[in-house]
Amino acid sequence: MTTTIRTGVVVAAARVVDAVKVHGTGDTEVRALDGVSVDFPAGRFTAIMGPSGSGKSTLMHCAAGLDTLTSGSAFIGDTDLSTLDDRRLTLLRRQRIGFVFQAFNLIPALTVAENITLPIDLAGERGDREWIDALIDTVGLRDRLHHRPSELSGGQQQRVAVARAFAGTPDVVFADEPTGNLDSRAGQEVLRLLGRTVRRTSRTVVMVTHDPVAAAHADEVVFLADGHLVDRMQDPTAERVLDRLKAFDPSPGATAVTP
Ligand SMILES: Nc1ncnc2c1ncn2[C@@H]1O[C@H](COP(=O)(O)OP(=O)(O)OP(=O)(O)O)[C@@H](O)[C@H]1O
Repeated sequence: MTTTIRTGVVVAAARVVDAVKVHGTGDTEVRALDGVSVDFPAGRFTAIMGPSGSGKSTLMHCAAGLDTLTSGSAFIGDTDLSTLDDRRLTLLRRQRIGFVFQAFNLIPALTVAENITLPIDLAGERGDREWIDALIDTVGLRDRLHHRPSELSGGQQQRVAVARAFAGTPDVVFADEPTGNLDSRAGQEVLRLLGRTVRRTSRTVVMVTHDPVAAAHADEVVFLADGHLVDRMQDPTAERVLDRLKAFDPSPGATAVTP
């Protein structure tokens, strides 16, 4: 794991500096990120919020090394992603980053246990068995280990995906709308699980969400509007997040980008 403390200063598990991302060219050019600098502190659960089209997914993809910036830098720990060739970037993603997506992306033919350890098995590694064992308890799946995904509810499947994301002891887990396919009760369970895993294991989670209730599970919310970082909120509540989002309501002259 990357250092969390250096001479008393909390080091970011991930960060972007002066991040610019331009999609398309000419008339179709969109500046999805327009000079964003933001750090995601180690050992914390951070939510990224903002209106549709504000650049949340682009920020997450660039911070996680799934996409490259047009200019500026993205770091995982002290590693500048732009200095890595494709092979090293793939290796870094595999060894230091976990992902949870809206779609659970489990392999139907594999059991829960096999799905959880799949990334480790594919890498030909043994993994930290004690860590994985504790993880199975954290996600509450011990009695489902030999089931197939089709035998599980959506919430249980996403809990498998969360366990899989953490299985390789990553520095950061990026979650993109992890509750988007779940009903509110199952969604709450997954969010509580993410928060619990961060607190129990001192890992870092960065989550993109549209939902103020989901964001309230985070330690901090960062707000994007029109490709800019416009605010940060510590210890959010759903009400305060909602109030902050209302300021982005699309109206003539507002900064929000609508789809
Ligand atoms: N591959 C792409 N090609 C062209 N434009 C893109 C591409 N990806 C994103 N964009 C544009 O960049 C802007 C930011 O998109 P992004 O998906 O990052 O926003 P978002 O805040 O995640 O939106 P949403 O909440 O709707 O998912 C939008 O205007 C979008 O249309």
